[in-house]
Amino acid sequence: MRNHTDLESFLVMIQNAALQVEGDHDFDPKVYVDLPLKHSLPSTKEAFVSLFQNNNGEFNHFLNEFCDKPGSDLLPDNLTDFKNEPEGFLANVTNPAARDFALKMHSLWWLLARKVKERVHKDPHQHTLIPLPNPVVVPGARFREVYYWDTYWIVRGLLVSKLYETARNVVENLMFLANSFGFIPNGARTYYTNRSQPPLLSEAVMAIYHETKDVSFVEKAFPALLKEHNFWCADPHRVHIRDANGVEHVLTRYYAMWDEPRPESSTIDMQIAKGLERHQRAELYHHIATAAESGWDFSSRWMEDRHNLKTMKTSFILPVDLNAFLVQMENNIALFAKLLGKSDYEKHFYKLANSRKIAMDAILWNEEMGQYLDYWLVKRNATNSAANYKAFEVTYDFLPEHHNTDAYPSNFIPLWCGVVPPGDRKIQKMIASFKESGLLLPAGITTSLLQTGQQWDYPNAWAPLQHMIIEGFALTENEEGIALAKDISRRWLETNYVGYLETGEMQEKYDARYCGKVGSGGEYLPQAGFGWSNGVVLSLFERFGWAAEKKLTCE
Ligand SMILES: OC[C@H]1O[C@H](O[C@H]2O[C@H](CO)[C@@H](O)[C@H](O)[C@H]2O)[C@H](O)[C@@H](O)[C@@H]1O
Repeated sequence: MRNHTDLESFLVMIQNAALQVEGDHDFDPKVYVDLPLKHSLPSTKEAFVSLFQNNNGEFNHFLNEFCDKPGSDLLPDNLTDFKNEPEGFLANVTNPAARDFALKMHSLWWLLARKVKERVHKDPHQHTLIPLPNPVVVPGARFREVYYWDTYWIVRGLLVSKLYETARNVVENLMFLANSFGFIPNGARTYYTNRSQPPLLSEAVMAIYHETKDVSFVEKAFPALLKEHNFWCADPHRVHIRDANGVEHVLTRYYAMWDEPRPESSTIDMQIAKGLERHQRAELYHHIATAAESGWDFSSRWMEDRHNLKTMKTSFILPVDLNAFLVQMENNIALFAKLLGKSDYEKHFYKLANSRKIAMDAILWNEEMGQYLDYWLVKRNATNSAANYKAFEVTYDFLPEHHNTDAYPSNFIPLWCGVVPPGDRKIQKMIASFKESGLLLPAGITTSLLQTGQQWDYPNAWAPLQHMIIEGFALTENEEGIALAKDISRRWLETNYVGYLETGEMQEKYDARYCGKVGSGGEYLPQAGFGWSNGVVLSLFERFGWAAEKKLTCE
């Protein structure tokens, strides 16, 4: 397990103090662990202690005197490769309103592109921000730093915007992180180095190679990819499991190297764990951080009781999406090895991808449902389960009743990752199964059918999920699959198009436009303007053009 840095421990203390002072209304704990220190940590600590000991100061006065504003350790980047309307930009989007919308999305990169200030490189111990060597593109809003899996969709959008140099820069930052830590942390903050996020570096490198055919870029990425692959395939992520015929397989789970409250959400995690015994709290904190590694924080996918965060058991689950991402990574590394003339690696990685596909078919595929399903290593709903999350030398035995049969888009992500190639007999079953799943709603694909109040559940329609499912169905080369891909794309682009144009009263107008078909609470907040949504909007435009050429309608 990893430990807090001294700065993180101190800022978590500030976070707790801020909660006491400000109360929990609109309280964002992340603000406090993002504070850059103006002076050294020892002198800042001293000032803080004297503030409380003597009770002669104000909390806000302390913050102003000793801390800079969150996010002030980054500067806007000057995007030297940006052009207002680059040559060849979305040549297939001719409808003027749609083109105007796409150009607005394109111009939003200005808001999200930053560079790390020199002082962070000089005094890294005064910042939780990791000093990345190249300019960065952040998701936006309260996410002022690079995020691992967000970067993939950001890169897809940057490539549509012909920002090739920026795209390379942000992927090189990920390589830098992999080479420095042996894996890519959740985000570029020291407090995110206790876990990773869904592994999409190889696919980001592939996207850039696809556009530029630059083999030297692939060569640069190769060592980082090997490191990252090793991270996901070793303990504690690796899981041994015997299938129904007694054949042993190796699959992968999410597993955070952490069993304390997440520093960026410490006050929230402590609240969730309230009332538990000390050892139960440590285990819950571990499963919470592990859910953050999955990118799905939080979701009924990870809970024994789907509505109770206290029952999270994330690292006892073999997730479909993670294993599909790893098949994709193994195939990509094999292809890169081929390009680089490394035939031993090529053979080795194709073999790994093939073994993992076999394992996914044996353990995660559910023939009756026509979907891949997450697999619970422990019996779900087993209160006080005796299983030890720190035991690695275990070989599990497959039990069909341990499949999670709830509907999630992640069950269909193998289509995007090359696990189910065109022509595979599973494709028709997966298309039918998706159509019956209830996941497709007027505004796009919902994250689940369960209304738990968690952000990775019904009815939120997250950009990356739309993208992976749409591209997955498009890749099937099946007529029905391609039609489905176009339909989902149209629904989700309209969601964002309408929402974006109606800024100001965006939410109400959006709901009215959709004749109340969309969730009653206005849950489908269009996400245009957020890093990954920008990337997804632009790349869907590029793939499908604009399907709703005329007028947006409600029927
Ligand atoms: O601050 C709480 C959590 O925030 C992040 O998660 C969410 O935003 C990320 C950035 O867009 C996204 O990658 C993730 O999928 C979202 O759930 C962060 O990644 C978490 O680790 C963090 O605890």
